[in-house]
Amino acid sequence: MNPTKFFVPAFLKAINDNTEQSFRNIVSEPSPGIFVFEMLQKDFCEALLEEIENFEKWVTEAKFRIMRPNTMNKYGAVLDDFGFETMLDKLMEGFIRPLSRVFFAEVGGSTLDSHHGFVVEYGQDRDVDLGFHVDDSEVTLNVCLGKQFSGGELFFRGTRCEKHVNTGTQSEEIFDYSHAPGQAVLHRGRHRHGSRATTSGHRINLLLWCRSSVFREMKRYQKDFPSWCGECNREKKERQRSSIATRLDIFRRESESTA
Ligand SMILES: O=C(O)CCC(=O)C(=O)O
Ligand SMILES: [Fe+2]
Repeated sequence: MNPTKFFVPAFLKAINDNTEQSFRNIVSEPSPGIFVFEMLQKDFCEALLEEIENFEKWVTEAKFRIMRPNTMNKYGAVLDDFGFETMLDKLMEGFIRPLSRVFFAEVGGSTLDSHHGFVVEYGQDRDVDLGFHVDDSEVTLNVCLGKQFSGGELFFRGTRCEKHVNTGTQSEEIFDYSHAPGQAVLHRGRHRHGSRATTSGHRINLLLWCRSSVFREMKRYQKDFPSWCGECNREKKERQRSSIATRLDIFRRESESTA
């Protein structure tokens, strides 16, 4: 881990300052719960891509069978398996956890303690797109490494708890995003998303699924509805609306009968 070589100076400064204001100065939040910022230097992206290519070549030549990142991607590789585990641990602890403590406190952002780090690859003779899903993470970092491509937009459709994962999307939850090399997107793992077809070129992204064992343990005992689920919130508002309507109705009838 060599922060001054890896990260763009503004990102590094914000992390060193370590205040909510310093983070807000470098991120944008184009849709609630989705944070976008410039993160990696171009040279570092290129060096990482080269390393991944070497690894892939070695795998092919040695006819090795490697673990793919998840059940959805046939291409790409688990970075933890080829020497990146310590570096990605440092990335999570020193850089992603401080941001998540501020932006994702309610899903264990301050207690992230393990990760699954991998790259995904799209393009001709690679994966084309990625279906609608939630990640097995509390917080996900998705950084575009390159190369040149068209298509491949990420689409987001609102955050949901287990119970509501297949419910409809409200219009304000619809958000599509076009990635660019060096840029990072940080979102809750439960923020439903997918990626559209990469129509030309080659798109390679670094993914870090960050988990909190404390949050997972606490969730088992939680009775209240989760504040971060869009559908739980919608249902709560709906219940409040109908209870106010009922009370108004009773009040109206009572005043009519006493008039
Ligand atoms: O295609 C992408 O950039 C998204 C990848 C993703 O969502 C995942 O691997 O969990
Ligand atoms: Fe994902």
